[in-house]
Formats: sequence, C-alpha cells, structure tokens
Amino acid sequence: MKTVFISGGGTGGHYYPALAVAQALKEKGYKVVYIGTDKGIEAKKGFPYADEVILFEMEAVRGRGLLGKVKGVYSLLKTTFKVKKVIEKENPIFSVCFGGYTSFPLGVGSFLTKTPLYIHEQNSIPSYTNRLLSLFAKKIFITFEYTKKFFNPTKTFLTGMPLRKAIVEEAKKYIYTPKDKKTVLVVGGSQGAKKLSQITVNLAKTLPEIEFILIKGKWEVDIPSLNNLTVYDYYENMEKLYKQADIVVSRSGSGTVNEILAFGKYAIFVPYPYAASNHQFYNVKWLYDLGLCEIVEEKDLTEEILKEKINQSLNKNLLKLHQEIKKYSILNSVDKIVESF
Ligand SMILES: CC(=O)N[C@H]1[C@@H](OP(=O)(O)OP(=O)(O)OC[C@H]2O[C@@H](n3ccc(=O)[nH]c3=O)[C@H](O)[C@@H]2O)O[C@H](CO)[C@@H](O)[C@@H]1O
Repeated sequence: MKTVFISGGGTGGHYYPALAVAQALKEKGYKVVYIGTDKGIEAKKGFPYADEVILFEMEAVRGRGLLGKVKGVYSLLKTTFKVKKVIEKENPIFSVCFGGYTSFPLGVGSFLTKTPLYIHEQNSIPSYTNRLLSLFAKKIFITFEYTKKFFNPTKTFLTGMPLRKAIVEEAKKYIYTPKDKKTVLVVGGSQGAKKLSQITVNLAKTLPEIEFILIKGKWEVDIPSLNNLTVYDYYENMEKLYKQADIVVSRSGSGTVNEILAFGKYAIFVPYPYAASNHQFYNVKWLYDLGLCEIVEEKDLTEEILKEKINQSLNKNLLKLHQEIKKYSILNSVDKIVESF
C-alpha cells in the first residue's frame, strides 16, 4: 500500500481541508499518516481518516514576544528532525501540507528527504510557512484567484477550498427558499468572536421578530433566556445551520467563507483584525467588490451598525443573491487536488 503524509492543524481552518483531502486519499486506497500538534483541534477531535496519527509538540512563532518566538522556532526545528526520521522509516510517495506553523516540520522534513511536496493555501494572502514551503513544493494549490501573484505561476493551481464531504453534498442539493420569519446565523470561526457574540445577544433582545443562531466559541458571554436565540459553543454539522439561515454574520476565515459561498448565503463579514497580513479582509474583499457581501471592520462594529446591516441585508433579494453567490463556489476542490497528485 502506498503511503502519503499529511499535515495541517492547530485550528479548524487548516484541519478541515486536510481532513477532506485525507478522506479522498483513503478512499483511493492510500495509507494516510497524519502529523499534527498535541495542542491543536486534532488533539481534541482526532484525525478520523488517517491510519496513523502522530502528534508532536509544536509552538507557533507568529504573534509572540521575542522569547516566545525563540521557543517556537526551537520547537519547530526539533520536531522537524523527529518528522524526518518518521519519513525515512515510512517512505511516503508524497506529502501534502495545509499551511500554518503545524505544517512546517512535515514540509521541511519532506524537503530534507527529497519527498515530493504539495501545499495548499487557504487564504488570500499566504502564510509565511507556505511562502517558504512553496520554494520547494512540486505544486501549490490556492483557494482564491488573488493569491496567484504570491507564488510561482508555473506551479500554482486554483483549486478552491477543500470542504467536508457532508457540506459539499448538502450544498450541491441546496436551493434557498425565502421564509417569512428570518433567521440570522452568527458564527465567529472555529474559535468564536467575543464582541460579535455579545452584540448578537443584545440584538436578539431588540429584534424579537428575527431568529438568531449564535456559535459563540470558547468565550464567556452572558446568555439570557430568549425565545428567538439559540446559542452553541460549537456545532458539528454546520450544513444544517447554513441551510436554516437567511443571512450569515461571520468572521472571514477561509473555511467559513467558502462554506457560505457553497450555500450561496449573503453574509456580513467582520474580518478578524489581527489575522496575519490582514488576510481575512482580503478573503472577502473581492466578493464585496462584486456587491455580493457586506464587510464591517471590527473597529466599526457596534450594535447599531450591525442592526442596520442585518435589516438592510434581510430586505435584499436574497434568492437572486443566492444564485449569484453560488457561482463563485468551487465544490469539486477535493477532486481537483487529488487528481493533481
Ligand atoms: C484567527 C485566525 O487567524 N483564523 C484563521 C483560521 O480560521 P478558523 O479556524 O477560525 O476558521 P475557518 O473559518 O477557516 O474554519 C472554521 C471551520 O470550523 C468549522 N466550524 C466552526 C464553528 C463550529 O461551531 N463548527 C464548525 O464546524 C467551520 O464550518 C469551518 O469549516 O484558519 C483559516 C484558514 O487558514 C484562516 O482563514 C483564518 O483567518
């Protein structure tokens, strides 16, 4: 059986596309070995489509003080040499990395062992890990057209974002039907967004005619008991919530953006302002320029502004927008990637 190594974790944004591609590789008969971190989402949820899951100690470098950066670099280099040993033992035919610091050890380990390397970039503006890995990657798969300019064009391919199978299957069948009672889904990415969550709770009190579904993530938020507000810390089957929603209010992490496109939802995006190189803003700027979403920057986010945007959005022709937005979704991303190996 041919072995493939795969890496991408830490947060849902790297983990879910890695999982979607791993599932397809497994179905094609490959032995899949997953390399992740012992602190990421993969440590909590496991990595179901891998034959072997190896979790190492890895620390981020970005967004930390000098000492933290030194510790991060040290942990990544130490882990790279451990991963290199595993590669030498298992002899994979290729490796696939989904970016973020958790991909560094497998990416560099693949380079050191001359294992063909493929990388996928989820965001409009590439992470530093992927910029480095792109220098020796065989092919670079990108999610947004905008990203082409950052990589060598001869080995860069637009594949879109690999989404979970359940999401793709539901999205393919889904056609939006406007209802009288409107539902607003508010989601802060896999980690939530505190200010957005608090504002949503306040809005649910003042807009009783609208149904709110809030995914609040890990944050502590005061939740009153209201008939029109349902709150989850985390929701496993997101396709159900996307189908229920008339519009979505969300961070603009690539996973969520591409799921919103898949279901053709008009959305109000509040990009995470501290994302590397402001990539969350550029993940949706192109969609905004087409008139197919709203963007509210975190610094401008208030209860009044969000209320106004929600009311304006719900009064738009959401069925027409649904049909337009869906055109920008790439639902066969996993196939495009797997066929390119
Ligand atoms: C703060 C930060 O830097 N976040 C980055 C992180 O996003 P982060 O992991 O926060 O978010 P994404 O939007 O990319 O992905 C979240 C994923 O989690 C799933 N989900 C979320 C909530 C829930 O209750 N249930 C659930 O299943 C979503 O359906 C989605 O598939 O990686 C993304 C991809 O590299 C980047 O674009 C983001 O900028």
